[in-house]
Amino acid sequence: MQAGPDAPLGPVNAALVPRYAGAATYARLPRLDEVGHADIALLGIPFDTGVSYRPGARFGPAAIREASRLLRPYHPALDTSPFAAVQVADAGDLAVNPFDIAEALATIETQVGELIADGTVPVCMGGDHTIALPLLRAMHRAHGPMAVLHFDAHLDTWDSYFGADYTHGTPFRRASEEGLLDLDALSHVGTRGPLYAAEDLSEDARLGFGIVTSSDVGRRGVDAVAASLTERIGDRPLYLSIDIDVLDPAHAPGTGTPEAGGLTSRELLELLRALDGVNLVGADVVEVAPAYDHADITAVAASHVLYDLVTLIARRLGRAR
Ligand SMILES: N=C(N)NCCCC(=O)O
Ligand SMILES: [Zn+2]
Ligand SMILES: [Zn+2]
Repeated sequence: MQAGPDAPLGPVNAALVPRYAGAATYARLPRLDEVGHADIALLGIPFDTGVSYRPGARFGPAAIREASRLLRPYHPALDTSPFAAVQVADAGDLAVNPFDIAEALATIETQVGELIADGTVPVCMGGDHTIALPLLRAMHRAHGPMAVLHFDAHLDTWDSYFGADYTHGTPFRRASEEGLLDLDALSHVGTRGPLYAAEDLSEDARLGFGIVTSSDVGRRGVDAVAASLTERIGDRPLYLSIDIDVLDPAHAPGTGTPEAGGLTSRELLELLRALDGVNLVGADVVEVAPAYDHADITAVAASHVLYDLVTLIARRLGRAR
């Protein structure tokens, strides 16, 4: 889109205002209240009461915004200027109750439902992986059962912990049980590491998921994996949920449940770019826990993953116009 009265309001110009100056929004984009309506909204969900191990993902959105100051407005691999193509804005953080998981899930579902009611596509920054369940509930109301691509070291289809059903290890089991998902197009990508028992895998398959392990990505390669994923997804509405621990701890140390043998950040970014053309209706990036990060490695990786997600959605919206 050309500059003009209806052109999207883009990021602060880094040639005029130093990148490190001013309050952080994602990619230095305008706040949602500054533009009124956004085609794509970045939304922080600083909730980590669902974790089973190291806490701290509540600080993920703030760390990702800070790390995103260096992003630039043109995506060369996809030949797209996402922030000029459509209006992208930062919707701030939801004020989620850290002491009451049920209330937190209800708040997320309701407020995300309000955000997307006029067609805004949500791209959420967690927070721990518990938040995927209320996000999928809100998305299901708008889109019906969705294809899901779940990038994660973990299955997150376990049943419960200490009798708790709503945790970061259980969102995709609940979502499948609740009928939120299109059972013909569900894939985990990047899973690895020890499980509790072999039944974890048979249960996961029963819930509808296929698995592309981290080793599969290494052996088969990014292009072959992406081709089989996109074939399975077709033109279904697709939700992408990316647990940053899908990356190897060398590429993402700042997370709560790290597992050796993960994807490189390059593999993940190339997999995302190879999904160009899918009907991506919403996404999240979760489990960034900056207290365990070093030199912002994890927050930088997350900010770039989000940039690719926004670019894929901007391209889809551009095609629909
Ligand atoms: N969703 C994340 N990051 N981790 C889930 C780990 C659950 C478990 O160790 O049982
Ligand atoms: Zn995980
Ligand atoms: Zn997860």
